[in-house]
Order: sequence, then structure tokens, then C-alpha cells
Amino acid sequence: MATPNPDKAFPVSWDQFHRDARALAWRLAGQGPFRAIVCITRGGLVPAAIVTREIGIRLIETVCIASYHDYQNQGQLQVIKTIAPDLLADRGEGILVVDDLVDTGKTAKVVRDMLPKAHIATVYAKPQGRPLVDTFVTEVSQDTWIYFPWDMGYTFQPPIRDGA
Ligand SMILES: O=P(O)(O)OC[C@H]1O[C@H](OP(=O)(O)OP(=O)(O)O)[C@H](O)[C@@H]1O
Ligand SMILES: O=c1[nH]c(=O)c2nc[nH]c2[nH]1
Ligand SMILES: [Mg+2]
Repeated sequence: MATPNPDKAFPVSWDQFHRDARALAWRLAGQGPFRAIVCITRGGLVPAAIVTREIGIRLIETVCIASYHDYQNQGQLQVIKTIAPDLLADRGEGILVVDDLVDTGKTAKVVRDMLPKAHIATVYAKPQGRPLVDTFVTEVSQDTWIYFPWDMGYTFQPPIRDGA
């Protein structure tokens, strides 16, 4: 289970996310060829859009998995939609799997079991899940919560002198 209410915050802006997803594409560019991408929804949809544009993949599939039903607390993992049979052939050889992050590694493990030979890539990784991914860009500590730009809005920030 992910650390409930992690101590540290790692907020990511759209600009930063675009830069980091492009850095992931640079790392993946020499590792193909990939015949298709499978993105783990919903978080994997945004990096998949950027990576497929950069490395020229047009065949895009989803595997729909949810486990954080209650904000930062992980519950039962649900596979809502699985992968098309033609992409499951060859145990996932030549398939690129993309997600926004790996935390405990439970989500990545489920996809690894479906596609043992696929290349799994995430933009961010925490130590517990890191062994499950082949390529990532930035590691943060296990007690950090990553705040993605699609989950945030602008709010007033109290001055530091008031104990922010
Ligand atoms: O390594 P884990 O501990 O399994 O956690 C990582 C997963 O958790 C989040 O998805 P979430 O289940 O919140 O669904 P979402 O992508 O639809 O937001 C994130 O997008 C990863 O897919
Ligand atoms: O937005 C998120 N930030 C995280 O750090 C995280 N870990 C699992 N699922 C997560 N979702
Ligand atoms: Mg997800």
C-alpha cells in the first residue's frame, strides 16, 4: 500500500510534465522499434500522447486500471478493461507500456503479468515500484506524493512567515 498522507509534496506543472515526458521519449527513442503503445489509464494517457508524437507510434491501446479510489489511499485494484488479443501475442514483445508513475508497483505488476516481454516506462518512479519499470525519468522518495497538473488548480498561498 502507498504511504497514506505522504509527508512531502512534489507538484508538477504542465510545462514540467511536458519536459519530463519528452525526456522519457528521448530515452525510449533508441530502444524500439515498438509496434504499439499500451497506456495505463487514466494517468498514462497524457505521457502517451507526448511519447507517441515524439517517437512516431500510431497504434495506441489502453488498459484501464484503477486502485486509488480514495485520494491517496490505495484500495482493491480493478482491471476495468484489458488489452486487445492481437497485442497480447508474443508475450508483449515490441509493445511499449506507458504510465505517469509507479508507486507501490502493483499496477505495473498486473500489466507485466499480461505482457511479460513488454517495455514498461513511466515518467516518475518511487523506490518500491522502480524494479517493475524498464525506463523512467525522475525518482522521488516513497513518502512523497506527486501532484499532477490535471489534478490541480490555482489557489491562494499563505506567506511563508505565517507558517506555510
Ligand atoms: O504503483 P501503484 O501503487 O500501483 O500506483 C501507481 C498507479 O496509481 C495511479 O493510478 P490510479 O489508480 O490512481 O488511477 P488513474 O490513473 O485513473 O488516476 C497512477 O496513475 C498509476 O497508474
Ligand atoms: O497523483 C498521484 N500521485 C502519486 O504520488 C501517486 N501514487 C500513486 N498514485 C498516485 N497518484
Ligand atoms: Mg493510473
